[in-house]
Amino acid sequence: MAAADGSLSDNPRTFSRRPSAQASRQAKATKRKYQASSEAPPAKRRNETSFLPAEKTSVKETQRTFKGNTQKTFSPKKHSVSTSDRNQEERPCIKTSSLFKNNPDIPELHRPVVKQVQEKVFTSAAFHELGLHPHLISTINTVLKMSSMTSVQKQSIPVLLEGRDALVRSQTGSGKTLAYCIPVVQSLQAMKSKIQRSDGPYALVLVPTRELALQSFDTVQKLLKPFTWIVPGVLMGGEKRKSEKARLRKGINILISTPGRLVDHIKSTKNIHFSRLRWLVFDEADRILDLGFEKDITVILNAVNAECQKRQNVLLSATLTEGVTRLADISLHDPVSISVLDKSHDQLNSKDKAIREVCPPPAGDELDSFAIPESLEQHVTVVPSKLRLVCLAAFILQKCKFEKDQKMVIFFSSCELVEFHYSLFLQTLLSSSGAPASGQLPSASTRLKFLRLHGNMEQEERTAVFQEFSHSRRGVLLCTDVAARGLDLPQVTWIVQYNAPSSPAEYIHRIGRTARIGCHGSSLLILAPSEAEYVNSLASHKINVSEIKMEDILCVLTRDDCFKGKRWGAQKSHAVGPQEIRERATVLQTVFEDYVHSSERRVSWAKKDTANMSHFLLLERSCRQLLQHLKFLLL
Ligand SMILES: Nc1ncnc2c1ncn2[C@@H]1O[C@H](COP(=O)(O)OP(=O)(O)OP(=O)(O)O)[C@@H](O)[C@H]1O
Repeated sequence: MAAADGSLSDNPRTFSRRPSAQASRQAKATKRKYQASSEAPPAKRRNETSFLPAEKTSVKETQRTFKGNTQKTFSPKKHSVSTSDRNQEERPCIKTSSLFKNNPDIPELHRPVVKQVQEKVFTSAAFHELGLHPHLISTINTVLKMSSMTSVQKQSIPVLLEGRDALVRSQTGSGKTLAYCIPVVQSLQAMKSKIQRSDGPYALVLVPTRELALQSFDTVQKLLKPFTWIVPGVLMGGEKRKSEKARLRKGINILISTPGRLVDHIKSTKNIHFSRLRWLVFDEADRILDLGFEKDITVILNAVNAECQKRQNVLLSATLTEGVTRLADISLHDPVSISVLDKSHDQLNSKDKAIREVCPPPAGDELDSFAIPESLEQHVTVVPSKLRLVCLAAFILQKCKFEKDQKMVIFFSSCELVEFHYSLFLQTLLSSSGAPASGQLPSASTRLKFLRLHGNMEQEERTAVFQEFSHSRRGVLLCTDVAARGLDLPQVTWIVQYNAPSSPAEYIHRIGRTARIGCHGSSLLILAPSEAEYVNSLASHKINVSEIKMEDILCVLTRDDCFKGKRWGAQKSHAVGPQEIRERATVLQTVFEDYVHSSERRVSWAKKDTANMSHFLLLERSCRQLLQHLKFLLL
């Protein structure tokens, strides 16, 4: 199996005494035979792993063991034995598997503790104080079951009802969708000449992903229940163009679309016109206006500006910066900048103020002021590449098998990595039903549920997975950044970032899929030792993460007898402490390798993707560093 750094673990995994010549010949033969034919029975490989009872070692030894970067052998004279282990001194040396040898040092994380920017989510202000149509208020109260406004809604809705352009920045999960949907619906239903469907779009909402388009469409539909003459519609890739054309021909008054699909229609559908457009909304504006969408946004703005001059423009995002609005010629007219920051945090002391006046932060540095939900606990763990996969698997077991009602989202950097890990976990973690381990919750014996979501899936399946995960109480969603922004996935308790995000802004949006609207949630960022610097980069953006040690994650394997070595089936192992954990981690890794090596296709899949991924990360990181350096030189 290729480790995340693309290195192949090439040693048969044994914990036995130094193998005899005959045994190592046999191990090599097994290995050759195994690699040559993808049909070799997986079980054969597992028998190679034979464990000897381990030494009892102190916790300190555990820490040293996991940190060690060379092969550790436990020989009595080499490490302090407690009195209870006195009788083990005569035990033979024990070799650890290659999983735990030749690993890079895990650096101490000396991250500065910074004061995170916080936002007050709720207010006591009620929606009925806004002077909205009574039917709209009753829909908000009875259909959406909401009565009081969040801070961003209280600050944004009145400004938008006055007809102003606005830049709205508020933390993830704080209610920005309603902050623009309510004013849009209120203003359209109040128009003197009643809107006709055939009038076409009065409001255009642009969002970066199909799932977010569906979600926003669902919210608008609910708000429009009392105003049936106003017709909403959604355009997104993967849906049938023909039916979209038909709906556009009949007329859509509130149009929600991804940029790419809208450009398709602007170029090919005659019936799309913007002469009556009153609202242009960019949700996740910094994402929509970044390089990826530039061409599409230009086509859309040209088409809109050609027909409509006077309109309200609204840009919203948890990571909106002044720089973003300069990026696109959206012809904002005297916009109101709404930033829901807890003023106590935002106050610069006199020294900082003086510095800022003399030397304002570089353009790309506005991330300092982005808020993170107060109820979100952020963690990081530094794991050698070879141990990354078993650590992830152990963490999934720890949270989703031994704890009740855990809903986890795991971010990967590519569709292929999502597919690879999805099929791997389905075939290994699910199939190892195993007897309930001691301490397992009754519900823990229910099977783990894995789902996956990425851009290479058919739209129908993407929508089905999104709906299923949104409505489930537990489960593990493996996904790419297609699910990183805007998606309101209820009751997500954990966000795991298996691959570091492309920027601190994407970090904020990924973790923002949990701890929404005041709920509690946690996040875990998995870094390789060479990526440990990322923690300081987060700290420079006032993001605090606390460390979880790798061994604290791997410990859970001792609770799950599914991953005991084959030999132990017959007799109880004497292994305890770090040795037992190492053995079980190695068995788990072997289970993974068996699965991968059982098909040539999977072997090349594993090599290609992780090699590309690490290559991509190195390339992307050097580009980012170059860009930062250039910015610094230009200032
Ligand atoms: N006033 C309110 N009272 C209670 N719940 C609300 C209120 N406004 C919004 N919500 C709920 O809060 C959750 C998050 O809302 P929304 O998705 O609009 O957040 P957001 O700020 O757009 O998040 P992101 O930045 O991730 O896109 C949703 O489930 C929504 O129904």
